Amino acid sequence: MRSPESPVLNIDGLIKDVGPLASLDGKMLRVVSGLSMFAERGQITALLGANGAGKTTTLECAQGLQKRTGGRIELLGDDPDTAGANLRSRVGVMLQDGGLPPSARPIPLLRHIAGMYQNPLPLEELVERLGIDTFSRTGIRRLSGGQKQRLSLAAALIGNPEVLFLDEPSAGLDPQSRQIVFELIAELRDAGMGIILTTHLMDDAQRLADYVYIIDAGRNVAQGTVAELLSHGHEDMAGITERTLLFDAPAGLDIAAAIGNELTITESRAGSYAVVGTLTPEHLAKLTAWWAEKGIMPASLRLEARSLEDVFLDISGRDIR
Ligand SMILES: Nc1ncnc2c1ncn2[C@@H]1O[C@H](COP(=O)(O)OP(=O)(O)OP(=O)(O)O)[C@@H](O)[C@H]1O
Repeated sequence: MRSPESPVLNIDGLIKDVGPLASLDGKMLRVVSGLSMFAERGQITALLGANGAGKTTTLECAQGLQKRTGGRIELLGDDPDTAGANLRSRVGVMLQDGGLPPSARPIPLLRHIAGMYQNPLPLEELVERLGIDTFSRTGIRRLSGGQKQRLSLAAALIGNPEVLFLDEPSAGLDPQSRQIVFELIAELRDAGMGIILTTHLMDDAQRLADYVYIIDAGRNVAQGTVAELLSHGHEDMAGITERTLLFDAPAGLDIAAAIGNELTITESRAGSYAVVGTLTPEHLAKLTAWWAEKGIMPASLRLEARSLEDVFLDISGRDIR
């Protein structure tokens, strides 16, 4: 397991109870149960979990927006529950519901926020980069979801923070905006910012994150780089992970005769085959040698690795939350 080198955030055994709740006969509800994680400078750390897993609660405790029930949190070396304004000025936060004043206009709002910081980022550059200039005259109340999201990101970034929290950063973004936002986030990471994001989208985690914590019901259930997680529980002695081989060839072939019975072989439609399991180079060699011997040339051939989504569903179960 990795240990922190230059952490911007270190959470150890976080516990958060909410309530008392009438639905629980006046009892408290534990929504985070001993969660631990850390995030490094110059890295994107993702908290990945299903709806209700406890991601937002964890980040809000880390930012001092909610008081924790137990455990230890250090944000840039300080306890967020007791730290003063100096810590807040070093931290950027983009919340899920934005929290932007509805009657303000984008540019004056950003100028106002920039004025509160000592070394703000250049306003014009950020505005242009995030395409805010295209709706700069519209009141915040009338902005679309994706426009609000880009403005929220600009508001979180304008103070040039050392650590940036992003709650579901791609929510509501169209593909173009998502691309622009992802490129910007990756650049900021490369410039040394510590970025912590929550997402329930495997694709976001897979594209962006240097390190992923999978959480479920307020607990850590798995962690690692995307590559490490993709080999989760499916590593055999040769380090080969589970894969799927898909090909189209003449119908009714006895594929097991070529590669044996240890893999799952299906012919879902006539001539459309899937071989699933711990495929080795030897399996591929046997199959192609068999094709050569029989004079079979497949019409298509594709080898796929497991996706992070498969890993996530394996780990956190397939029931809806
Ligand atoms: N004040 C509260 N009262 C009752 N339940 C709460 C309260 N705060 C959080 N919860 C519950 O705690 C759980 C964790 O919520 P949280 O918002 O942290 O989840 P999340 O992982 O961010 O989910 P999502 O992906 O849906 O945003 C949820 O089941 C939520 O309903």
